Amino acid sequence: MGRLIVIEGLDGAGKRTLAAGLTERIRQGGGTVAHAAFPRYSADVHAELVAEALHGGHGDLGESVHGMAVLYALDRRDAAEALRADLAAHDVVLLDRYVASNAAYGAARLHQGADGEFVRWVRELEIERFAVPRPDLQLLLRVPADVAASRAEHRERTETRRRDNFESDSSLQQRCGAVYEGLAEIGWWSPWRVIDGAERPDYAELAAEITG
Ligand SMILES: Nc1ncnc2c1ncn2[C@@H]1O[C@H](COP(=O)(O)OP(=O)(O)O)[C@@H](O)[C@H]1O
Ligand SMILES: Cc1cn([C@H]2C[C@H](O)[C@@H](COP(=O)(O)OP(=O)(O)O)O2)c(=O)[nH]c1=O
Repeated sequence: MGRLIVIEGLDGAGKRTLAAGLTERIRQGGGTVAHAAFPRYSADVHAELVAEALHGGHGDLGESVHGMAVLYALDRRDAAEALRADLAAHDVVLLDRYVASNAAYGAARLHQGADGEFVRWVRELEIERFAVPRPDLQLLLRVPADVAASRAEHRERTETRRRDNFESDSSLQQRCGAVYEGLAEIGWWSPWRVIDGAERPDYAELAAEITG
């Protein structure tokens, strides 16, 4: 059985870069890695609706914190079977965002903390009701919100990818960072490890920790 490792953090924190670096390092060491990123925009109709709502589609859907969170959750529910198959076939399954993203962004939008009603609701929906696979470890890539924002801005200029309405909201990103800190502190759903994302992470050390 492989280990389920989740990378969490703000938009522009460096999650995709870390996932690529870790994947390469684990493969160099002879391990096998499956990789997925949520939302699965090109693979799931719920994620497709998320993307449309994030860019102003579907009337007031994007304004509904719970409505959006249900769509993100359904994307993961539909991925659960494939995740279990990947866990059976690989040493490591590496996820770029997972359930904690729903908890952190929703709570931040509602001005709640890691111990608030929204985080409890996400637990009831995704963990208890949908029973998606539990991570072995959640990595919080910690960077100050202004650093994450400037990286995301830079990426927007150098790649085709455009930031959505939430990604451009700096006070939301600040609050979201605080909820993530709270989730990591209480060890929400699994053990967490906080990584300093201001520097280039030590891929070799992390890969060794992940593969045990
Ligand atoms: N440790 C780092 N130091 C400096 N820049 C970084 C670092 N990690 C990622 N970046 C850059 O920041 C931008 C956002 O990184 P990315 O991995 O796409 O973030 P995320 O997936 O968290 O949104 C990219 O242009 C990437 O090259
Ligand atoms: C996966 C997930 C993301 N989100 C938020 C975080 C981001 O602001 C937004 C989009 O996710 P993101 O990973 O930034 O996708 P991309 O960079 O490819 O657009 O959705 C949730 O609120 N809940 C979730 O379950």
